[in-house]
Amino acid sequence: MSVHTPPIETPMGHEPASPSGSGTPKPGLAAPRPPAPRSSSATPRAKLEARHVTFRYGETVALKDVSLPLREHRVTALIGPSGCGKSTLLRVFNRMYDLYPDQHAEGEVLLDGANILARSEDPVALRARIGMVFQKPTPFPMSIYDNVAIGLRLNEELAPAELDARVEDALRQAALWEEVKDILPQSGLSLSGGQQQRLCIARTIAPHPEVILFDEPCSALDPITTAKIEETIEELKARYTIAIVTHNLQQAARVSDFTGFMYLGELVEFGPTDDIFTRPRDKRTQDYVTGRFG
Ligand SMILES: Nc1ncnc2c1ncn2[C@@H]1O[C@H](COP(=O)(O)OP(=O)(O)OP(=O)(O)O)[C@@H](O)[C@H]1O
Repeated sequence: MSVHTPPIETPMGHEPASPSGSGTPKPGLAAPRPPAPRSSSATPRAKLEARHVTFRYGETVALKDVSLPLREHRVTALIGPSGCGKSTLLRVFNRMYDLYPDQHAEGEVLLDGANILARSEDPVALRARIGMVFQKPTPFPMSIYDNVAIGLRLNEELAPAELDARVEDALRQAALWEEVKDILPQSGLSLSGGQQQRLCIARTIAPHPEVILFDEPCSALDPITTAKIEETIEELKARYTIAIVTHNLQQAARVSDFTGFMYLGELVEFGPTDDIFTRPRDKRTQDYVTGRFG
């Protein structure tokens, strides 16, 4: 776990986001890789920020007035017992719920200061900016190459050489290139579970999102593969802003810079990961991180 010195943030709240300004340039092939942020002691601005989000599945209130920032080029872990609303919060972050008429979000989610829950936001364009990796690897029944290229072919007009470069770059960032560079025409389904998950990460990365949401990405994987995915996440944060839902507290402690503890739809406590795990202020957080419940 890294050492942090950002200010402690209050439960259910946080200091206002620093001015977004023009922000970091959108990551791209040509962009130089920014230095690893771990050494930086400054608290970065909120790239994505939930403000007073309440969410309902029909009559069921799954999120209650949740406010939380995802800080730029940092990993934020969401932890809490089953059913506390972690996955729901990720689904709000990229408006996955839009497809279901009885699911409603109130409040705001600001991406670079603009509310993405506003009706005028195009959810398809939004999902290119905010990618998601799911619990179960879900490669499409097509070649390894096409699994990564598919989104690019749909949304961008790239010359074949550019497409090749983008596919290679995404596979490299997902730490899969060396393992698949000679078998790109082979089916994505022929890969191992861990390779399939990294293929899904490459597919998510290929369109150059700004934020990546991981929903329990390692729950179906063995410890060695899990370690590989965690390393990949660590490397990805130089380019992206990341949120990860995990049931694995050691994993949250290992990969994240900030942690939010959720309970019964509320964000009980949010702050630097070191503080949440070693100096929690709420008894419920303490009970959870010490394994007393959950
Ligand atoms: N499609 C749905 N329809 C109705 N209620 C739902 C639906 N999906 C989730 N819920 C409810 O919303 C609440 C939050 O669920 P959510 O899946 O976000 O929790 P979670 O913390 O991610 O749980 P887990 O760790 O088990 O994945 C739960 O009470 C759940 O039963």
